[in-house]
This record gives sequence, C-alpha cells and structure tokens, in this order.
Amino acid sequence: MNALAVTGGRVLHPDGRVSEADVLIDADAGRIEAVGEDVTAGREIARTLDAEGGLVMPGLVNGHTHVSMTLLRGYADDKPLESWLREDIWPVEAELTDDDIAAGAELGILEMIRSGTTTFADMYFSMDRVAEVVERAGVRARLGRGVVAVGKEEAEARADLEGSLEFARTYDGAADGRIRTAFMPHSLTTVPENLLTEGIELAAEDDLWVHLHANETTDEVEPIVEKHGVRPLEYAADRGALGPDRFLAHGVHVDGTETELLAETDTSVIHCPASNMKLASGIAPVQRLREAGVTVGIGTDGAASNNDLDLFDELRDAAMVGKIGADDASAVPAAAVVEMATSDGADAIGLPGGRIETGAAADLIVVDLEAPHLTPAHDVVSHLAYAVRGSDVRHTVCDGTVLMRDREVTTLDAATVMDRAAEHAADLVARAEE
Ligand SMILES: N[C@@H](CCSC[C@H]1O[C@@H](n2cnc3c(=O)[nH]cnc32)[C@H](O)[C@@H]1O)C(=O)O
Ligand SMILES: [Zn+2]
Repeated sequence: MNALAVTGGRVLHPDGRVSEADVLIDADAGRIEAVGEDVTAGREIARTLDAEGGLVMPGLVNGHTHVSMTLLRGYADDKPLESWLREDIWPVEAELTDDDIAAGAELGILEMIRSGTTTFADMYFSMDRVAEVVERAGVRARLGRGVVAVGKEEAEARADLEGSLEFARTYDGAADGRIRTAFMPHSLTTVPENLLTEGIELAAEDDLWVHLHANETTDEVEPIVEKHGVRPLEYAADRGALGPDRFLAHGVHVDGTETELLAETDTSVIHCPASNMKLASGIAPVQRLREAGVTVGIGTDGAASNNDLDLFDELRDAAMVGKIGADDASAVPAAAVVEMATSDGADAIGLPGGRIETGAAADLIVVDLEAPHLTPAHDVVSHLAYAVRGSDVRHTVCDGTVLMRDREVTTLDAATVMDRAAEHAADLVARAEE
C-alpha cells in the first residue's frame, strides 16, 4: 500500500465528535484505510502530513458554482438577478472564449483548494476545458453544460441541449472517476417546457443526473404560476425534473407543498446564502427543508454574485441567515452547516467523500486551529461554522493525492494561474465594452 498518514491532530468524525486521532490513507486507492490513535504503528508510511495543532475534517463540498465566473469577480455588483444577468453578465459571457473559461476555472479551482474545497458542482459552457483543469488540479466535480434558450432561435437552443447531453455522456467517469456529469438546463424559466421535458427524458435514458436553478427569485415563480397554474416545483415534478439523482440550486421561494414534494421525491437542494443575499433574492427556508427531510448542501454560486469561493464564509452565512429566516436563533445551528458543507453536500450532488471514516474517499483537509481568532477552542464545530476562514486551511487532500501542503498548492502554479486569469479577465471586459 502507498500509505499517506495525517498525524498529530484531532479528527472530526461523521457523528460530529472530535477526538485526537491519525488518519491512514491508501493513496493509490484514494481511500481512508483507518482512523484512530495507533493506526500508523508498525506500518510503512510513504508520506506524512503534519496535523499538529489542527483539525482533520472532510474536504468541503461546493454544491453549486460557475467556477469560470471568477473572471467576472467584482465586475457587476449591487443589482437584482434579472437585470444583473441580462444587462451585465450575459453580454460579457457572450464574448467568452474557451481559453478564458480554462483560465477562470484554474483560478477558481486554485481558490477552492486553498480554502479547503475538494469537491464541487459546476454549470457553465466549454465544459471540456473545465474538465481538463479538474483532472489536472486533482479535485472532484460534477460538471454540466448549462442550457439557456432565451434570446435564441429554436435550432440554436436545441443544439445547446444536444451539446449538454453530449458533454454529460462523454465525460461521465472521466479523470479516473473524479468527474461525474449532469444534464443542466439553466432554470425553469430560461428553458421552455418542450425542451425541458425532452432533455430530461433523453438524460434519463442514459441514467444521467440533472441539475438546474429553481425558485431563486419571485420573478421566476410568478410566470410559472401564471402560465401553468401550479407552483414551479409541481411543474418541475411533472416534467421529470425531481428525483434522487437530481438537485436544485437555490430553492429560496419554496412553499409547504413544494417542500413536501422535494422530500417525497428525494430531491436535494443547494443553498447559496451569499448569492441570495447579494442579489436580494430572498431567504431560503433551510430549517424547514431540513426538518422535512430534504438533503441540503451549500454552494457559493459564481464569484460574480458572492464574490469569493471560500466555503467557510458560506457556512457562516448559512447559519446566520437561517436564523433570520426562521426568526429563531436555534435554527440552522453550527453542526447543521458543517453537515451541509460535508456529508450532506456530497450526498446531494452524488459524489463520494464528506466523511472521515474507514472506507470513505480520501478527501480531507487540515484546518489550523492555532490562531487568535480561533482561541480559545471551547467547541471546534462552533469554530468551523462561525470563526474559521478559508485561509486557515493548511493541507488539502483529494482522492488520496495531496493538492496543497503547508498552504502551497502542488498541482497548480498559483502565480501563473493568477497572472493568466487577470490577463484574460481584462481582455474579456475590454472586448465586451468595445
Ligand atoms: N448562458 C449559457 C449557459 C448557462 S451557464 C450558467 C449560467 O448561469 C448564470 N448564473 C450565474 N449565477 C446565477 C444565478 O444565481 N442564477 C441564475 N443564473 C446564474 C451564469 O451567468 C451563466 O450564464 C448559454 O447561453 O448557453
Ligand atoms: Zn448559479
């Protein structure tokens, strides 16, 4: 066995307990072999990661993003979703080249590895280029090409749909299984009924997952209620968009019937608190969804509506806004957001990981706890939700491979990636504003 040992720290166990323990990893299999106090005794260890003064926990799962949108970070702020997309974002996205998308993906994945995210779900275009970066950077992802029909001729929209299905079929299982895919219609209002139904039927024929934005703003809910006389998620269910291998981003404006529908169909929701606050979309009923038995993960959404991909920020935002939303300070507690960002997030998007236990995927991070803002440490789980930042992450491991050691990313060259992304971003904006 090619053994990697993470030693001298404390471990966050799946039940939320924290204890002193080492973690033994089979690096070739990408699996956790053992967790405990003596697991390295008498073993030949090829490499060691020092976890002294730190917490070993699952790599975080960013359940919904558009990673290449890092190029648009800070480009258009302080607007609601509709006008932000139509007036600012979509015109610039129309100028995006494949190379821009690759440069943005490198930047976003670099940022995620540095802040402790090993796994993400992504909807964008030129996804073959994103897949290439995922493979090289060593992370895990569920990827899909977004389908938008607004402003397009039927033939062009149909070609988009075909492209999304084709990408999903071709890349599922790529990068030694680290890449899984999904058919990704953008949302219930940007893809018309016939294309949505048809795409989902074709996806189901090939057992492909489905991911879309849903019930993000009231502007998205009203047209569906008006046109079809039912709530958006009832409409979605009738078109096959709900089920255990489907997950929705946002779920902000979800009523009681829709909550039941999500629970009954075992459909997961990815909560994106920062994006929902920034675009003033509303407050997702996370406490209610969880109480109903819906699996809820956490996502950053794109960097243009966040504006970073640091998932620790999102844990804090989720806990905070969850309380405001429920008008109850005990709602969405620390342990819940940690679960949402790890095991529940992995389950929501159907990827392995999210647990430090024997047999689980070796996707883990070491968080440095020796810092003024983390002292004293009465309750480590509280710190993860309310005080830890992405910059506290010391090591990142995915699929048994060390992606960052002592804050140095090993699979991407940080300086090169940042320079290239800044250059692509400047050229892109210049072209769009020409
Ligand atoms: N626009 C592409 C495909 C969609 S990719 C995913 C899209 O989601 C957009 N997006 C980013 N954040 C959000 C959000 O919060 N809600 C809805 N769409 C978003 C993003 O700008 C991107 O255009 C096409 O024409 O084929
Ligand atoms: Zn989104």
